[in-house]
Amino acid sequence: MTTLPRIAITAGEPAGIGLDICVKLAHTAVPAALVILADPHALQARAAQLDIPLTLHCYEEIAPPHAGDGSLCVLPVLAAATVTAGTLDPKNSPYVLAMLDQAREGCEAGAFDAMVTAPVHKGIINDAGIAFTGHTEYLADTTGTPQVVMMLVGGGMRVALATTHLPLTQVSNAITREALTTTLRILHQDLVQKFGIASPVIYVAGLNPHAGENGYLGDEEINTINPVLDVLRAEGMQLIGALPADTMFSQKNLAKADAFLAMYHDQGLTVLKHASFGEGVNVTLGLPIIRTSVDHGTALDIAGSGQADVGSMLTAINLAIEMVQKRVTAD
Ligand SMILES: NC(=O)c1ccc[n+]([C@@H]2O[C@H](COP(=O)([O-])OP(=O)(O)OC[C@H]3O[C@@H](n4cnc5c(N)ncnc54)[C@H](O)[C@@H]3O)[C@@H](O)[C@H]2O)c1
Ligand SMILES: N[C@H](C(=O)O)[C@H](O)COP(=O)(O)O
Repeated sequence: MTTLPRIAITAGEPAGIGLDICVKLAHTAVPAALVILADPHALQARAAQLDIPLTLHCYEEIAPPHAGDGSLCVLPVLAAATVTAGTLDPKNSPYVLAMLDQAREGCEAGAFDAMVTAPVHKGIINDAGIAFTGHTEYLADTTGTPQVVMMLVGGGMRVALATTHLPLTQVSNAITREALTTTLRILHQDLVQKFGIASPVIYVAGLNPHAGENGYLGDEEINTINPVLDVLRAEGMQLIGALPADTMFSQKNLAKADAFLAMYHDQGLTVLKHASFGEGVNVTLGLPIIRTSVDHGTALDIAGSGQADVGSMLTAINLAIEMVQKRVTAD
């Protein structure tokens, strides 16, 4: 039996580049036992389209080391409709979620040590009549976790978010003292336990321009963010802020911060993806299982063309391996 980390990879939206990335992964060695959750027919069809040789082996409870010899160990999940690269079909949305459910259940049951997700298309899942805002929220719901934290790692920084996939008009109301306190506790705890940082320094952004300019440009900093930081500092957390977001990510701060907390999605991820798009990793903190993901989307415009870069998937797998190893050591 292998002692390598056993990692489930979900192939994501079948019209997107998830299948291209899985096919390319077959030719890249990784120090783990990988199990690809995907429709085997769709995988073979994408390999043929890309003109890349591919051999599939069916997963039977034990996965071999991923040798990069052109083969994949596959746990078959069948798509409902024919898959065409670049063309979304809502009939395949239940298949996309079934892959996530099976990977998550495998992690919970101890069959897998971690799950790594290829991108899904949020819009088409909603078009299928299923309310869905992202893996982060879906995995929180399906594992029964009241609050989790999205954090991306790349470009020499870690950027966590106080709110995730929300329309901007809802962001201010979502930043409550209670939610922000829980976010910071999860972030601090996972930096200690999962990233091995004994006493993490977290830089926290304000919500408004110039962190509210003493209340003249918004009062969320005065009423919500700073009071939360004061309470948590008194407990011993090292929190800097609330800082103006436009200068928070300076090179000087990058060298000092173990993580940044942005108040909303594009406040933080625009900076991180500018620095590292295609090489970054998305990790969900606060879950009872280990989950990492690519930093990019479904890239329908290049699916099936051979242009999909596998860099972010490899970084996501490597981070999952590190997290599994840290957990084993801690146990
Ligand atoms: N992890 C995820 O599931 C995830 C992450 C981000 C976006 N999405 C979803 O993906 C869909 C499309 O999002 P988008 O268009 O904003 O972003 P995108 O990342 O799919 O595409 C942005 C640009 O980057 C290029 N690109 C993306 N990944 C690439 C790769 N691996 N190699 C080469 N080029 C790559 C695309 O061709 C496109 O030009 C949306 O539904 C979005 O919600 C999902
Ligand atoms: N917010 C993520 C990003 O921009 O990369 C992305 O939408 C994926 O999020 P989930 O992991 O929650 O699907």
